[in-house]
Amino acid sequence: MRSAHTVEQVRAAEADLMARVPEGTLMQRAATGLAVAISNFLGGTYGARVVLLIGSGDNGGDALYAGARLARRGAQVTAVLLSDKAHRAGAEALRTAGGRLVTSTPLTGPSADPSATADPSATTAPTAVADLIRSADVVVDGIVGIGGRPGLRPKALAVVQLAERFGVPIVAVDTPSGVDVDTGETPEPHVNAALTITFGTHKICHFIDPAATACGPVHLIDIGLDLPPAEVESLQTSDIARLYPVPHGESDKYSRGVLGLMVGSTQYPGAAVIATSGALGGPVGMVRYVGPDAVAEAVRAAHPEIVAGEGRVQAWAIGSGLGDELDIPRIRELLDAEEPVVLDADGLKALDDSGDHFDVLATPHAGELARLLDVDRATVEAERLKHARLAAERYDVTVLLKGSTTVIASPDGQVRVNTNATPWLATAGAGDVLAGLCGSLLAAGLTPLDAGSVGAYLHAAAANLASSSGPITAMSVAAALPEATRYLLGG
Ligand SMILES: NC(=O)C1=CN([C@@H]2O[C@H](COP(=O)(O)OP(=O)(O)OC[C@H]3O[C@@H](n4cnc5c(N)ncnc54)[C@H](OP(=O)(O)O)[C@@H]3O)[C@@H](O)[C@H]2O)[C@@H](O)CC1
Ligand SMILES: Nc1ncnc2c1ncn2[C@@H]1O[C@H](COP(=O)(O)OP(=O)(O)O)[C@@H](O)[C@H]1O
Ligand SMILES: [K+]
Repeated sequence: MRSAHTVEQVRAAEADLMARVPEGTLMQRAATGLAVAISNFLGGTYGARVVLLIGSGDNGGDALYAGARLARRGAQVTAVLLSDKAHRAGAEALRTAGGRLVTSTPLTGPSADPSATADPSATTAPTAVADLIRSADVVVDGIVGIGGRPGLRPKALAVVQLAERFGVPIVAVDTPSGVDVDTGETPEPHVNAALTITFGTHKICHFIDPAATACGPVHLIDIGLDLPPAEVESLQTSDIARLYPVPHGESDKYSRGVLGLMVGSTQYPGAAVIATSGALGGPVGMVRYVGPDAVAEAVRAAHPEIVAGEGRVQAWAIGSGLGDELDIPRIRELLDAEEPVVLDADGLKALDDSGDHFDVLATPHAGELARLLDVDRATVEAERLKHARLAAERYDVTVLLKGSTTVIASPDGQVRVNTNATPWLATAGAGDVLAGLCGSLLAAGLTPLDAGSVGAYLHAAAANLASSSGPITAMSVAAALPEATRYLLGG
C-alpha cells in the first residue's frame, strides 16, 4: 500500500524525528536523494546545465543543497532566487561548491541580489534569465513545497512559463509548486513537472487529479519519518495478491460467489454484454442476468456461461445502460435487501440519502456525482477528493468516482485512489466493465472499499495490457482481465 499523508501529519512526524537527530539531518537526507534522482533523470551529471528556482523556505533549501552536490560532480548549477529570502546555509553550500546565485526580475534578466546570499558576480552576469533557462538541461522547482499556498507569484510564474515555452523539463522538489498539497486541487497556475521527488511519504496531491498529473512520475525518498495511519492510500501489486478472492480446493461455483446483473436494456443492449464480460473476468463462480428477454438473448449469445433469470445471488451490479427501463422501486428494494450492490450509471438515480447503504458501492463519473450533489461537473472534476467524500457521507455509500485518477471514499472516511490507468481507458463502455468487475469482487466477498479499489486497479491493469499505448475497446479491456489478474497474482 502506498500512503499519502496530510501536511499536518508530515509536520508532526518531522518535529518528532528532528528532536532525535542532529540539526539539518532531514534536509541532508532529502537533498542527497534529490541529487541522485536529478542525476539519474539527466543520465549523468558532468557538464549538465542545471537551473534551480529557489523560493523562501526549506523547499528551496533542499534544492540548493542538492545543487551543491551536483556542482561538486561537475554540473553547471545556477540558482535563481525568486524571493528576497532564501535558505542561507543552502545558498552558501552551493556557492562553495562552485554554483552561481542570481536574482530574477523575470523580464529583464538577472540582477544583483540585495540579500547577503547572492553572489556579487551576479551583478555582472551577462546572461538573461531567459537565456539561462533556454540552455538548461533541467529546471529544478524549489519554489515551494508543503509550506506553499496554491498559485505562483508573478516572478515564479514568469520563469516557469519560460521553461514551458522552451520545453525544458522541470523536476519538482517534494511537490510541483502552486498545487494544493492536501487536496490535489489546482485552482491557480502551477508547475507541471516531468518528475517529482518527494520525501518521507506521499502527499495527497501526488495521488489525486488534477494535481497528480502535474507531478508526473513521483519518486519517494525515505528520510526515516515515523508516520500515523494515512489519510489516503493507493493499492500496489502486493495488495492485489493479498486481497483477491482466490478459490481454494473446497470451492464450488456457489461458494465462489454468484453475481446478479441488472444492466442493459432494449435501448442499450451492449451495456449488458459488456458488463457481463467484466463480471466474468472477475472472481465469481456464476453470473445471473436479469433483464428483458431480447437482451438476455444477446448476453447469452456472447457469453453462453451466464444463467438468465432471477435466483439466489451474493451481490448485485445494477444500473449500467438501463436507460428508460429503469425501475427505481425495484432497485430500492434491492438496495434495502441484505446483498451488497454495485450501483452504476442510471441506477444511481435510485439512490436517496435516507437509508443505511453501507454495503453499496456507487460508481459515478464526475457528471453523475455532480447530479447526486447538485453541483456542476467542473466543480467535481476540480475538487475530486472533497466531492467523493461528501457523497459517501451524504448517501452512506462507498463512492468510486471514475476519472483519470479514480477516488474510492467509504462512509467511515477511508479513501483509496487508483492512479495507474491509461487515458486510452476513456472509451465508451469501460465503466460497464468496471461495474461488472466490482460486482464480481463484491459477490466473492470483498467489502465495498476493497471491491472498488481492487476493481479499479485490475481494470486499469487490463487496460494497460490491452492498450500497449494504443486504442482499446471496452470489450478488449474485459478480455484482458484474466491475464492481468494472473500476472498480478504472480502466476
Ligand atoms: N517536513 C519534512 O519532513 C521535510 C521537509 N523538507 C522540505 O521542506 C519543505 C517545506 O519547507 P517550508 O516549511 O519552509 O515551506 P516551503 O514549502 O518551502 O514554503 C515556504 C514559504 O513559501 C512562501 N509561499 C507560500 N506559498 C507560496 C507561493 N504560492 N509562491 C511563492 N511562495 C510561497 C511562504 O512564505 P512567505 O513568502 O509568504 O513569507 C512559505 O512560508 C518541504 O516541502 C520539503 O521540501 C525536507 O527538507 C526534509 C524533511
Ligand atoms: N483520462 C483518463 N485516464 C484514465 N482512465 C480514465 C480517464 N478517463 C476516464 N477513465 C476511466 O475510464 C472509465 C470510463 O467510465 P465511464 O465514464 O463510466 O464510461 P462509460 O459510461 O462509457 O462506460 C472509468 O473507469 C474511468 O476511470
Ligand atoms: K516544489
